Amino acid sequence: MILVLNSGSSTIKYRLVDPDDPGAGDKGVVERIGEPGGPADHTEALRTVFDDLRGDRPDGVGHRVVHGGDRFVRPTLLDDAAVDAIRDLTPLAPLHNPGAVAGIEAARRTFGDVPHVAVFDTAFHADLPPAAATYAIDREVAARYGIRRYGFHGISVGYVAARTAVLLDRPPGELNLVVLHLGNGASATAVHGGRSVETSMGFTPLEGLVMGTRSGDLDPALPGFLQRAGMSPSEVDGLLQHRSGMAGLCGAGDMRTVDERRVAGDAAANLAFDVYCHRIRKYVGAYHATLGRLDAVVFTAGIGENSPAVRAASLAGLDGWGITVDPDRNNGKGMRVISPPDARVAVCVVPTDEEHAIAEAVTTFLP
Ligand SMILES: Nc1ncnc2c1ncn2[C@@H]1O[C@H](COP(=O)(O)OP(=O)(O)O)[C@@H](O)[C@H]1O
Ligand SMILES: CC(=O)OP(=O)(O)O
Ligand SMILES: [Mg+2]
Repeated sequence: MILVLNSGSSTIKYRLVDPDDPGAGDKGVVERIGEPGGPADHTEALRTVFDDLRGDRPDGVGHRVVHGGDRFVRPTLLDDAAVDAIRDLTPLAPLHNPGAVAGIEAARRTFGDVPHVAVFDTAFHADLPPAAATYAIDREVAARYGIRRYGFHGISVGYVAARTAVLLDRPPGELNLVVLHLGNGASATAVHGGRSVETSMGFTPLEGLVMGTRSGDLDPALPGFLQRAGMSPSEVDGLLQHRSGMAGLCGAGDMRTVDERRVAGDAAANLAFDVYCHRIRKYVGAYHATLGRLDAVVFTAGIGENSPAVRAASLAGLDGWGITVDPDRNNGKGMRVISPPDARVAVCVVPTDEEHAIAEAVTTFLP
């Protein structure tokens, strides 16, 4: 059996997987990390995970690592030096890499005699075209610090793109997709023939769409402005990472809560929802232009899979582009097309399964 640990920013998902059937297996999740009612941090959440795993003896362990920087562009067998290198990338993914390192250390302590493999969110985007990956800043500064668009959620997006080809019964190599991964973190990726050609998260997982607690795009002058106004650099980071996004706008970072309050008539929650969906629509239009021809818009992850309201509102008004959501199909369940049968662009819901994708990568390292 393979144990998979997936440390997200607000959740730890874990699963014991049979290598011959990587989509199945006992699942567990610890949610709402750092939020009221949830564990305080990933270390506390991991105690719950390892209590639950007592008695299990995996043959290998797979770890989701969000930021691999320039160094890690494929699944990697972990030794002490690799763990140190992942820890050193913490400033580029402060909400994620520390949780992953905590998970790796706990798992290596508990299951020391089996291979541990890190699988990276950034790897799928490693070959972004230079025009998409490059920030228009002084090239010497960019080279000194490795500043470029890395992109994230790649384990999920690669898996979902492949599943979408199955759903649409089309060869993956000819599909142009916009994949909307809407979890606690959220991103849009333009996929051309199974490869990432543009993605909304950048140097860190802060850029792009509005998220649970992260701002996404804003005027790059804002951090400097706030620092001159008296905030310290770490206060500005804290603002943009933890007190922005839906949490900043209405006091709740979890879409289930935002939705309850919005439906109950809360004006701040209503605005947060509108800002969230408006940003998605803007990216769908931009990536449609990037791809030229668009075959499908694909929703995935916690919000993308479970919120008909977000799907409908994000794509509202795009009928002229051939993008329409059918209300009945939108309210259904599971992997499916939610656009009308004759639509020019298919709109799809495709559940992601990062644990499945990670387990498949680990099998190649087992004896
Ligand atoms: N039924 C639902 N309706 C709306 N949002 C949901 C539903 N179920 C889960 N979500 C949202 O999904 C988000 C978490 O997504 P997930 O992909 O599990 O997180 P993570 O990014 O930590 O991996 C939360 O905002 C949560 O509110
Ligand atoms: C990269 C990222 O934001 O991941 P998650 O959505 O799991 O927090
Ligand atoms: Mg996630």
